[in-house]
Amino acid sequence: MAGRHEELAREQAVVTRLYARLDELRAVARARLAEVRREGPSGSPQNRSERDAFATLYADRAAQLDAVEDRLAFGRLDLEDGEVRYVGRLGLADDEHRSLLTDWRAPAARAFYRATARHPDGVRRRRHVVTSARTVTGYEDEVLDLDAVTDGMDVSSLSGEGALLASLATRRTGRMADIVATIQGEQDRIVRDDLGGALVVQGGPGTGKTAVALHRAAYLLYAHRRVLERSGVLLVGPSRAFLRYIDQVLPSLGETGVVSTTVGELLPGLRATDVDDGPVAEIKGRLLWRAAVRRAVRARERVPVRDVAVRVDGVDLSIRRRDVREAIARARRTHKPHNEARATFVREMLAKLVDQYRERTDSELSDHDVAVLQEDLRADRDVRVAVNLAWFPLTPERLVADLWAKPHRLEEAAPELTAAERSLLRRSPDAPWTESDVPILDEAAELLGVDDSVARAESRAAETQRAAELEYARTVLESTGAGGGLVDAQTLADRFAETGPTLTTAERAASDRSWTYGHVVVDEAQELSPMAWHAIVRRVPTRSLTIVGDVAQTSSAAGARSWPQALDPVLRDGWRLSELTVSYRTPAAVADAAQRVATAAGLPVSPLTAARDVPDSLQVDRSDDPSGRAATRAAALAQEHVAADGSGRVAVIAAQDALPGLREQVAAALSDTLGADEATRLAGQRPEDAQVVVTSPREAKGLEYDAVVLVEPADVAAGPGRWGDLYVAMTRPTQVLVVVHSRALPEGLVHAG
Ligand SMILES: Nc1ncnc2c1ncn2[C@@H]1O[C@H](COP(=O)(O)OP(=O)(O)OP(=O)(O)O)[C@@H](O)[C@H]1O
Repeated sequence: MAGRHEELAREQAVVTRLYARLDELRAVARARLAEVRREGPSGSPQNRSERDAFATLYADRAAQLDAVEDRLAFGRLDLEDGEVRYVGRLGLADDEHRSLLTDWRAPAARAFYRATARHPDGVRRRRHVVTSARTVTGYEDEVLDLDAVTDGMDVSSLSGEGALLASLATRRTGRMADIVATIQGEQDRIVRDDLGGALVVQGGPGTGKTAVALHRAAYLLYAHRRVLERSGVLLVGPSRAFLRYIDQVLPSLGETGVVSTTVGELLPGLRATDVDDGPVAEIKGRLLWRAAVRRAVRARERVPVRDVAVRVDGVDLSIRRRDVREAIARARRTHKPHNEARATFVREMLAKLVDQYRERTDSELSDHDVAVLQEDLRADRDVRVAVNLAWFPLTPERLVADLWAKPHRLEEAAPELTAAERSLLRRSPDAPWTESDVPILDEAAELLGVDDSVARAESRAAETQRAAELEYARTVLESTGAGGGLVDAQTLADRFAETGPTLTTAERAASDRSWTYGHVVVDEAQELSPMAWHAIVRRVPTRSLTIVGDVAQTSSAAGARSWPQALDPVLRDGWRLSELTVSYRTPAAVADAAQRVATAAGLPVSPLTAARDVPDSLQVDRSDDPSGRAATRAAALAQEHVAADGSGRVAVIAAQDALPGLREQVAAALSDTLGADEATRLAGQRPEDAQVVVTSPREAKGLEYDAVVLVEPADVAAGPGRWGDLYVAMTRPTQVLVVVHSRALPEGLVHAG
């Protein structure tokens, strides 16, 4: 066997060739782009738009080729039949269409993630190739030869352990990185699972649920591009800060068309950032609002208590209760949303008033007379008031604001709530919207609809035009053989369109409340209330979902303690469960302590084995001045873990009311320990880039830091998210957890120090 040095040189030769091919393809894309641009603005409108479309296509291709520069190739499979296959970020072939590099998502790359000694899947040897820029700096082999496996040998250990451990030990940057080179077998099975149905991934903290969900989105977009490029993929995360933390992962995997949102932003044009108190959030999260909103809408379709006299053109008419009742029944039979069915109601009422007019005046009315009379009736103030009172046009915001501000409205809509519960919901009509209002507003928007008859006629005309453009774009894609990259027919069609804004599928989806997606990914899904689930499931009629979370980490009072409790009401039995069991983030001593605390508190904890340990990773520090002590410890940890290049993250996590005081003390300690210049640099960082943060468990959810100082765990566990919050807080560090306390430690932590 060749020595390590020769092997490295051989791998370097392969990697050099792959980069050379990448450079060639980049040059081709750029040359084509320059050529198209050189042609200038001549020719027919069709020629011009065709040229623009090609320009965009080549620009996108060039951008995609640029995005894969870092760790272009990271794996090699030596197969039993002698074939050698390289695995990387995208597929590359030479001029004769011979494969040089296999896309990690292709079936041919599957064995790189799945093969084990027990199930080698035709693989003799798997190699992880480690590169830095374009240089091969190392490799790591796993021989998957069952003959070589002796009894008692652990054959289910980590794949590419060295590469994996190296990546786990690197300093955090505040942004999640892709894990494409080291996806583990249990994770890969989830990444490549079928598109259909709802897949729930339950796993303890740090088991890679977020990473897996994002790689799955990239995989599904690759494997089911035809379906998903038109309908789009929606990613729902717990907060903007979290979405920012993960926002580089999909682009680094070559995918940019995923719409990301939070529950608070599900309605285009409305951003709810306020959060209700636990008991209020819990009440607003109940599914009863489906019926309650329906009742609230129906309450705006009502027969007056007595007939209403009106005088039109000098003739006395009456808005009769019987007529209103019939018109309401007629309008409801259309099964259209309230605002749309209103047109039917108004038409019926006007027809009945015309009949009365005819009877009273005993006159023959021509069509023209009827039309004029109807206009007069419409314009009459009394008629308008009476018609509106019987069928009130409403926005979702108005309907829901009235529920919170007008006790009689809430009582008629939600009689199943107790008086005490109703008074908890009481709020002034101009109070800001909260996250838990959004699913209720969404329900209201669904039942109210919009009265957009003109807009609909316009959009029908636009659709016809668009279908023609789409067809043309498809022909262009087929004739050029392009389309496997980032540009799809839809996008191209948008660019062909000569009028209107140029929007991608993602942009159009994000601005349309009633858009239905081909797949929806929900992260930190345990926090969602039943109403939020209802709003999300409405957006994916195929019920194709990836749902990842941990019911032991739930902090929202409206969230789930078990998946059947959360999902059965909206998905019935249409979901399947997978589990992740290895913690990649937290060192073993920390993971074990967190598990003990969570188990003692009765949380539904998933089994968890840490992938690694770090010496001294758990430190417990008793102090009569826990805040002061925490600040000093944080400053010392910053000295060790935070670098001037922006890498390294330290968090102080504490109960909400302790945060303001702690912020001041930490700032002072940083200045003492690191010096005024470094403290000023850190203090000047934007909150989302801050290398040292003082934060609550809720804000830290889903995120991670090199080092965490947890202040007074008993106070954290007494906060709104209780033990779930403490479990979250304890499992944020990748290197070290320092627990500072003066009060008694929770069970499970007592002997940890
Ligand atoms: N196969 C892997 N290779 C390299 N790193 C990995 C792998 N799996 C997970 N990680 C890393 O482990 C850390 C935790 O992953 P992630 O945030 O996805 O976990 P999680 O299960 O969503 O955690 P939480 O429940 O706390 O939200 C991340 O830094 C991630 O990059």
